Amino acid sequence: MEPEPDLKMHYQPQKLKDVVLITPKVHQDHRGFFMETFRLDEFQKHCGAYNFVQDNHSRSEKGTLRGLHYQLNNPQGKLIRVTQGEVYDVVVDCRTDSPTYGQWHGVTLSAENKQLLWVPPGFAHGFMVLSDTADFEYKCTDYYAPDDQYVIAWNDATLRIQWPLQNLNPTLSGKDQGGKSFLQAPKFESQK
Ligand SMILES: Cc1cn([C@H]2C[C@H](O)[C@@H](COP(=O)(O)OP(=O)(O)O[C@H]3O[C@@H](C)C(=O)[C@@H](O)[C@H]3O)O2)c(=O)[nH]c1=O
Repeated sequence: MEPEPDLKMHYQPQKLKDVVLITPKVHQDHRGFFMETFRLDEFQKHCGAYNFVQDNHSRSEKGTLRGLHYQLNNPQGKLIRVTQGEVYDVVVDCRTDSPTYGQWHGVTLSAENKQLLWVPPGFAHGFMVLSDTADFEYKCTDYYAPDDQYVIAWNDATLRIQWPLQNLNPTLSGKDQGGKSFLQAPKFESQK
């Protein structure tokens, strides 16, 4: 698909419903580069009428795997990018009324490709760090609610996510070591 000429960024729907990969327009010159990384008007047109209330930044070592996380009663949409290094980012559709319920999708996000991923509310999300370190930054549509956090195991037998660095034992938080199976984890029920 050719980029629309009047848009600052290119919005590419992914195979999971409502997930969008965003490619900014990069202006290179003799000083370096410039790019817009977020515009509310374009974002709302292509991704939905969301607003953001919290920005996060994490740094992780190679082989770290964070996820798969979601908040059930305070679901967060996340607009994600990597500003240093490279990660493999994975989303899982946990919306029981979605045509892509139960499916996963992965994309490589890096400081080099400069792409952003829009992960709507209703998805579990995680990533694996492929570079020596990675800086991971994201905007959220709802606030962090520690009592509403759920974790699905990164290596869940039903989802069968094909992580890169297959032979590596990922570095996990204590919380992520106790992730639930996808089948047992609570899901997002239809709001209809
Ligand atoms: C996520 C988060 C954590 N924290 C604190 C809690 C804890 O002391 C420390 C580290 O928290 P965590 O181990 O939960 O961080 P982390 O494993 O990086 O959690 C994140 O993982 C990725 C995959 C996501 O999708 C995010 O939504 C978020 O769940 O930071 C906040 O203060 N605010 C926040 O929004």
